[in-house]
Amino acid sequence: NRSSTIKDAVARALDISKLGSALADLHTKRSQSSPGLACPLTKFHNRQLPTTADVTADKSMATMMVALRLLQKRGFSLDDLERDTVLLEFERGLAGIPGCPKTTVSCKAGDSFRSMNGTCNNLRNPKWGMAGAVQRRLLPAAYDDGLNLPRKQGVNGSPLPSPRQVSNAVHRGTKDVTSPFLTLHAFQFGQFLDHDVISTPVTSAVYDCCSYNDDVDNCFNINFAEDDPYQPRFKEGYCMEVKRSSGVNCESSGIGPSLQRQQINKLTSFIDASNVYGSSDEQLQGLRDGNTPFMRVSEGADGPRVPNGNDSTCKAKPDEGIHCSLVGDDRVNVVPSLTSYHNVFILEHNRLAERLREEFPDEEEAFQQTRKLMIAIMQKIVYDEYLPSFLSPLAMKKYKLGNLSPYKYDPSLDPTISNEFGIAYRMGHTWIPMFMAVFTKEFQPSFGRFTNETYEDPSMTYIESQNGGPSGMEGLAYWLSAKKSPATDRILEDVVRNDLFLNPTKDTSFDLAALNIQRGRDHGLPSYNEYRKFCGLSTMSSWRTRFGDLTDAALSRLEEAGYSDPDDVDLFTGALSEKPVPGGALGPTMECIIGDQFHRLKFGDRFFYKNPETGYNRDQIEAIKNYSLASLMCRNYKFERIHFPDIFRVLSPLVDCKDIDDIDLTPFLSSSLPDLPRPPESFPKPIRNIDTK
Ligand code: HEM
Ligand SMILES: [Ca+2]
Repeated sequence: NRSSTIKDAVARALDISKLGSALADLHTKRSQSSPGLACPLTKFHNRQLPTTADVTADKSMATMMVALRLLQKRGFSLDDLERDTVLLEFERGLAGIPGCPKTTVSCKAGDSFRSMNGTCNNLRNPKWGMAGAVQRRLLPAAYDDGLNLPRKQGVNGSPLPSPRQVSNAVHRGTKDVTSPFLTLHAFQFGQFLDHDVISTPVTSAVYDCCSYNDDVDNCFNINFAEDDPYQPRFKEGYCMEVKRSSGVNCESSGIGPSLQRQQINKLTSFIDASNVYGSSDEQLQGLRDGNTPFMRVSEGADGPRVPNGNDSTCKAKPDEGIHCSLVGDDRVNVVPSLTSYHNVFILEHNRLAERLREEFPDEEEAFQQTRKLMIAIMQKIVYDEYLPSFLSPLAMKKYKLGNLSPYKYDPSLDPTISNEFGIAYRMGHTWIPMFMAVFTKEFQPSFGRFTNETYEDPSMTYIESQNGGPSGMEGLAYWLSAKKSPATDRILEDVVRNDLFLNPTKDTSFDLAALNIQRGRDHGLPSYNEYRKFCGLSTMSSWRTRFGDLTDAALSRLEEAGYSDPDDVDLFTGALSEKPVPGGALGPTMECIIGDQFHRLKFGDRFFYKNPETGYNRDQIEAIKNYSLASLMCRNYKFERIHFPDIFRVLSPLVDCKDIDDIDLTPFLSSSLPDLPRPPESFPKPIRNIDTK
């Protein structure tokens, strides 16, 4: 009898899913005649599933979730559902249980270069950190139904406040306080780095979710129950369309019930410049210049630039020669200063490749050596420059992130990006400035736009150099150097909190703070207090009890946000409301989640540049240590003066680029030689290839 109930549930779920597919087809036909229907969160902030196999798995997962829900309604408990009888029936009915992303991995020990998709980094667990891996979890998901449905209820059963209400109460305001210590490079490098380590694809459901509000497996819109202060757009009845992140069911995520919905990461978790090279061999093929050591570029008015991509992925103006870009991560067109960062890293690859090819006549070897060096440079910038510019000295020490900590690879550490990091690291949204601008070499403004006028519009990167002045790409980087970053606090500028992806024709826009909160709930993240406990910190017990890490004002804002219990507060909101740890910009909960992730990305990466087995020798590491993002910018973007040694710090003096050394490539040119013991300091260095002369 139970068995027929299960069979029946699977059959009904399949019917429902067929109906869903039919509706989707209908919608695809309709949207071909009016492309405006596509959800900008999917279309522009491009997070589509990478392969057709992923899309099939995604659909099959949604079907399974429907079947599971039907069974829960018929009295099956979570334990019942995990029994083999249910799983067997699913196996049969759904042609295999939609499980972990299927990737066959065969590792060759002794590979000298990391794979493109991140597999075989950890030889015992070759899927750790790979593209398509399930996001790690610090705590089991707290879905409303234990399995799949977003966290919508508080601890005492009352509904959580709408994310927009929380956004209005906590994340709204004017950011008139600029950071006393960060330049805008922190903002732009921060996002660039994010796009190396995580991209969470959204469901393959192609229809407009606002027309399918009840499709709980695919849609999780923010519906406005009453008028909002932002008028006239956000009025009662407004639907802010949110597609759910694509779900997978994958036991290997290890934590929580095995049937819980999990989210995946499209990218390699490792800091491996996958934003430059892509996260698969196929992706690289489209980005590399044939089999040469070089990356593909397009020819712009001011020389080579980031290659052109498909013009439907941004607001291109092909008639005026303005195109969308194609790089290793598909969010490259979101804002022009991000494109400028992608551009400079491609130029740097080609600059280094030009020099390394002389040493490595084999084109593949020259390409891989250049890629390896670029990754090392990226890792150096992250750990020696970027992280210490906003993490407290305490966190840098605790998580061994600084360059004084000795390096030893730890194969027991899973480097895979955690689901919680994907929410916490959105703290960078507080650094998004109100304007974007192109500056002159003297750091004077020459062109500016409100940030919300630049989304997905590459025009600024196409501004041409005049009278020897900067190109748009360069001028955007000068601007990042000339300006201080907005303060790291709970506030997000209205350009992203009201006007994100503003579409005047459809009269729609998004609130990034609300999206972050909604996304956390979509992923079933437990509340802020649960993460305080996880991090070994005290918890907030009432709105009235003094609580060290939040000011009284912050506590009352959380109460005003409409949470009925302190145990309900969302992670993003609570953690961003904390007072900074002395010497840093973030509170202790943020530092705990972000610090631990960067610890894993360092010590859990077998190819980390400091690992002598796969990385570099002492001289090479020394050369990398003496290179910097500031120098990289000087070499490619003709800066006159730049904050040096630390481009992220306002207090780093402005130094003439002529006085900043380029990377010393000598130790890399002799890298084919075995690592000889170092001579005493007073001896002259051995000459290259001395023994062949
Ligand atoms: C103008 C600049 C930026 C814009 C327009 C932007 C926009 C967005 C949007 C629309 C999302 C997806 C929201 C959702 O549907 O859940 C997102 C996700 C995210 N953002 Fe940003 N962002 C910007 C800058 C930054 C910065 C500076 C950082 C960090 C320093 C950052 C970190 C992240 C992270 C970690 C995610 C989650 C990624 C994923 O899991 O797919 N963003 N951002
Ligand atoms: Ca990566």
